Amino acid sequence: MKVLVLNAGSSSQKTCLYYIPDDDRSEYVITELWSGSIDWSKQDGLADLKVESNGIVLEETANNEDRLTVIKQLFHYLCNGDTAVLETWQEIDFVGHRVVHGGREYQQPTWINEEVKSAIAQLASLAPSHNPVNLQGIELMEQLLPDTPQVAVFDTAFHSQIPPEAAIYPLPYRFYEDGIRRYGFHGISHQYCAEKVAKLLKQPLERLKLITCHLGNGASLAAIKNGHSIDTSMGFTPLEGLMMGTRCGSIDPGIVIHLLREQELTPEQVDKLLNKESGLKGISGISGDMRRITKEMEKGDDRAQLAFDTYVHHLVKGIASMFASLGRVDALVFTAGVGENSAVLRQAVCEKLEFLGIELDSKKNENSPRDEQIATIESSTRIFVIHTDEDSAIAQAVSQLAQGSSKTKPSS
Ligand SMILES: Nc1ncnc2c1ncn2[C@@H]1O[C@H](COP(=O)(O)OP(=O)(O)O)[C@@H](O)[C@H]1O
Ligand SMILES: CC(=O)OP(=O)(O)O
Ligand SMILES: [Mg+2]
Repeated sequence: MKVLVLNAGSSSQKTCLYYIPDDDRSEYVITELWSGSIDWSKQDGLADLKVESNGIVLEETANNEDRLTVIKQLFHYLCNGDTAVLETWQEIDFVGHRVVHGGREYQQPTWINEEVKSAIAQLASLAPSHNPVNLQGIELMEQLLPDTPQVAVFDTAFHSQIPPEAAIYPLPYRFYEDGIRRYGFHGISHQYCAEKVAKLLKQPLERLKLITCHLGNGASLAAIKNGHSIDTSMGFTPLEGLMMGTRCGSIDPGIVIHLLREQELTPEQVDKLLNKESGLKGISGISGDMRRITKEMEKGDDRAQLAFDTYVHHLVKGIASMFASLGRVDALVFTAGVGENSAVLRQAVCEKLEFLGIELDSKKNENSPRDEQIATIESSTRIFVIHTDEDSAIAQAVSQLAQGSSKTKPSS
């Protein structure tokens, strides 16, 4: 089967086409036929497009004004030019989507129908940078491939079993019953990385204790025990926890009351302030992109340095608290855009964690290796850089759902 995956992040759009053989062993064989990505994070009104297939890498820029137009421009290269791998769109058997918020109800990969779409829309206010664009992608594919079944794979699902004391907020109990609880996000990535580390260590995941640090534009931590998420830093929405590119992470909730009451900001203004104008961007006044921050820092910019130091400070505290949740940690994992590529960030974080027996091998760290260890032999905890592959994990989930329920195809 051919599965197209759409993964809309807050600063990127990733899309891959996979071939998966129709047999029971398919989880072991998955071939990437085509990959395309869009980086929306540039501030000059342009988006960077990149397509890789047939051994060719194609790069171009597009006007960033209309999201769907840029996505269609990327899709053009699936069937046209040197990067084409399809003659017609009809060759695609299934489409899989990363959907960020699945709420209480959606804890498994799910066939998309009108009911599922309306649930994704209803949860949009809890993931304003994600669920609306996830829905946009689903509707675009409905137009392009009206008869092709689509599957939603939820970022919240992996965290759905975290124990109640980690999930509940210290509010009156009725709020918990009403669904105001910690959901956690980036679950597809945290789970993928945990499984990858178990393979690399040649140990059963069921016996490992891991901390995964997903540091992209959004950032979150997960404490993973025996293959299950038992604690995570994001909560009811992807705004809680670590300081991020443009999101503030955890702040005193009294600040929100103050902004509403004393500065008379509207809820929409507060939403924009905390989601889009804070984090690295807010403190530095320069950018939410870690590449820019480290560049300006090296040139001696004090505010870029303060933004970096604050990011590290919160990350170190977060990792230490995940240590407390787990007791012992076999491996600490860095992943996603920042986690995979910023050696200087990993170095700064690991230096501050030396009191926990963590020891980074600076030489190994320097080159940002992919899917390798970067700890010294003496380190009490293994440290890995893992290239997160949310897209192949989504394709795998689609294939399993399709094979498991081939006699009961989705109802619309
Ligand atoms: N070489 C690099 N050094 C530091 N940070 C990087 C580098 N490459 C990418 N990044 C960071 O990764 C972020 C994007 O991460 P990614 O996981 O792709 O994002 P998203 O959250 O949109 O899925 C960018 O905003 C950028 O800050
Ligand atoms: C949930 C979330 O923050 O996702 P991303 O990092 O892709 O924006
Ligand atoms: Mg992402």
